Amino acid sequence: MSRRRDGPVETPLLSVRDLRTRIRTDGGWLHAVDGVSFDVDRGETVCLVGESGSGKSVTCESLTGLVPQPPAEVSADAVEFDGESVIDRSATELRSIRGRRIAHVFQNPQSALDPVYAVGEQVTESIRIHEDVSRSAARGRAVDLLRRVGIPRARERLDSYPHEFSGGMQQRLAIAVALAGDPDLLIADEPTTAVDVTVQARLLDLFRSIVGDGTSILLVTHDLRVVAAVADRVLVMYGGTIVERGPVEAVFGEPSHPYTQALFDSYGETDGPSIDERTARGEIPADGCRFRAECPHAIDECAGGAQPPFHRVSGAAAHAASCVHYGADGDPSPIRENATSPMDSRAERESEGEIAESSSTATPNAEGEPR
Ligand SMILES: Nc1ncnc2c1ncn2[C@@H]1O[C@H](COP(=O)(O)OP(=O)(O)OP(=O)(O)O)[C@@H](O)[C@H]1O
Ligand code: NI
Repeated sequence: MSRRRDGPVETPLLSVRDLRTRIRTDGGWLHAVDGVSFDVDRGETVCLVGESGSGKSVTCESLTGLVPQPPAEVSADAVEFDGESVIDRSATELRSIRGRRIAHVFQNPQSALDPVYAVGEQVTESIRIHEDVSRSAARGRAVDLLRRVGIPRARERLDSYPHEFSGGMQQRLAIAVALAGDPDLLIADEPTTAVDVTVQARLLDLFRSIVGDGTSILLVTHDLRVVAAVADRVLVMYGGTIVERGPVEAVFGEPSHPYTQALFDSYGETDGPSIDERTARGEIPADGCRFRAECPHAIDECAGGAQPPFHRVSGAAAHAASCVHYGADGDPSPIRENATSPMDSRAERESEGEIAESSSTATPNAEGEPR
């Protein structure tokens, strides 16, 4: 669909520096996103992982002004899209960029679909805003898109209304509406949660195919198999900060931040309070390393000031963790010993019968593609 736009290759499509979003609550300011920096290159898939409440959705929604201000306040040193700043744009300008070049699939799919229009109309409308094609050509493309997101009997269902679809199908319709505009960047927040494994595999194929055509994807997901299947790079979030980042093979092969290790170790388990509950109880520190209260390796240096700087943690370029133990004065060897890949720990528990065999989609880079 999308073609790579011309432009200096070295400019990332999206560049985010020191993004901060705080939200006024009854209990005071909540620092939902607290100094987040990352890039998304052209034709690249970047996955944002981390437990519930870590700030993934607020990060995505802050990028294009989708977080309601107030109660939120968004600031950043830079948010640049295709070389242009988008942080200081007016609401109208942001809406135009969002409509044409950045498409957002929300965690709650209902919000993307207008209940009073048939889904076919919504998809063709998106196509025709982007491109000057006839109604019937747009309808033909809409059918094709609905098929690609796995809507059965697509042609017949063009005239159905959103409420006539299941939650999982609404999520896929939202993806179809998002892709109809041929965006340069797709920001997708948990797009594969409410769907069965067959449809999930189909969506992942679709994502790979649009990336092959030059679209970039920023994907939020809890599902580490999805990450393994589509990510080029991974960002691990905890307490509003990114704690580890790097190419997916490096982060999965050598998880280095103690939080990443804890996340991967507990993959597939659901017990334990979420960050939201812990924040409500005031248990997540607001300075230094946010994970230190739960970290088996915490030392005095983890407290106070800004979050620890990123240190390179493996042979892979750009694989880095925000952890004092990896600095010049630290000793990461006890942390290294703990590392298990999320796929290992899951495979282990599957063989012990703790997790039902559920998917044949994704082993890490099963397709052996260079990234
Ligand atoms: N409108 C809001 N008002 C108050 N607090 C909010 C609001 N939106 C988000 N938050 C809080 O901001 C923090 C980050 O939320 P966010 O939705 O980004 O988490 P998440 O990582 O996307 O979690 P999940 O995996 O559950 O979707 C949480 O503590 C959440 O409760
Ligand atoms: Ni979320």
